[in-house]
Amino acid sequence: MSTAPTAQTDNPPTVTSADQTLIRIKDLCAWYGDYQALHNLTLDIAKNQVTAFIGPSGCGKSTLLKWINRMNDIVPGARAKGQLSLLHETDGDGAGKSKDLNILDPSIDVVALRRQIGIVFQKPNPFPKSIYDNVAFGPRLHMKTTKAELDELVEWSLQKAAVWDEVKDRLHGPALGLSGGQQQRLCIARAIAVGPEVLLMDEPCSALDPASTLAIEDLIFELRSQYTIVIVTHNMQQASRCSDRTAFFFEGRLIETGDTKQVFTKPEKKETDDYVRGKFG
Ligand SMILES: Nc1ncnc2c1ncn2[C@@H]1O[C@H](COP(=O)(O)OP(=O)(O)OP(=O)(O)O)[C@@H](O)[C@H]1O
Repeated sequence: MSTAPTAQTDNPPTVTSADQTLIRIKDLCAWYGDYQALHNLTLDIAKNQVTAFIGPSGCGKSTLLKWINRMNDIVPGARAKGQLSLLHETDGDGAGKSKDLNILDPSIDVVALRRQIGIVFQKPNPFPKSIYDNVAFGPRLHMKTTKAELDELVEWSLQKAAVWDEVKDRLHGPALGLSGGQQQRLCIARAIAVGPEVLLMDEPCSALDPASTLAIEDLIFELRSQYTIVIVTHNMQQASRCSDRTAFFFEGRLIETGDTKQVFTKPEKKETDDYVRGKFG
């Protein structure tokens, strides 16, 4: 019988990548009350790539995802320390100097942060409004647009989310009347309508049938030319099909990260090998 791996306690793996880093995580620790859910995570998330977070239930994938856009602010007793930054190159001289946004800074505008870093949840959660109003919700809140501009933005977002053709004739019908897969693509359209740089996806296909799952995976792959995507998934085929990089977590620690193909075919750590082969988890 296979045994679960022992989480490593020292020398957390560090990523060095030729790709441009958009999110830098260094020595990140997080707690719920006295319980430490994340231990000294160090990981760079590359711009315009899909990064999959994998690992057994309770290993901290969602906790990390929710710190990236400060969703944990609403969880009583949740706190974090370490570095969690959104990196931006300064304009102009091209010297590559970075202007970091410290995501953990309590004084930052979290509403603005969540515009930059959108999130799509496990279960599609459209508002009980029309399809149009779901997509227009964020832009109405954050942008000054004319009716024509809003119409254009709603269409653009639904096109990007690959659901326009299915809903264009019933934009003012109820979003809750759509199928699960259509609702999830609508939620992606709603997330991208406010112009984020990053899309976080927490098991976005776990409530969907296989055909809708494949449609969302294709979409994720398409969207990465414009967005940086982080996806939490329990589905190994999904991680290998639609991500460029994979990070494997166990018991709140990052065990291994790298190119998805390498993590799945030639992992460096035995624990990763056991997990991706389905020996535990
Ligand atoms: N709101 C909370 N209060 C207390 N503990 C929590 C809370 N949310 C998560 N935890 C604990 O933190 C640990 C990490 O949970 P998390 O949800 O991040 O894991 P996960 O890897 O995403 O799991 P799953 O794959 O089952 O969704 C778990 O032990 C979990 O019980």
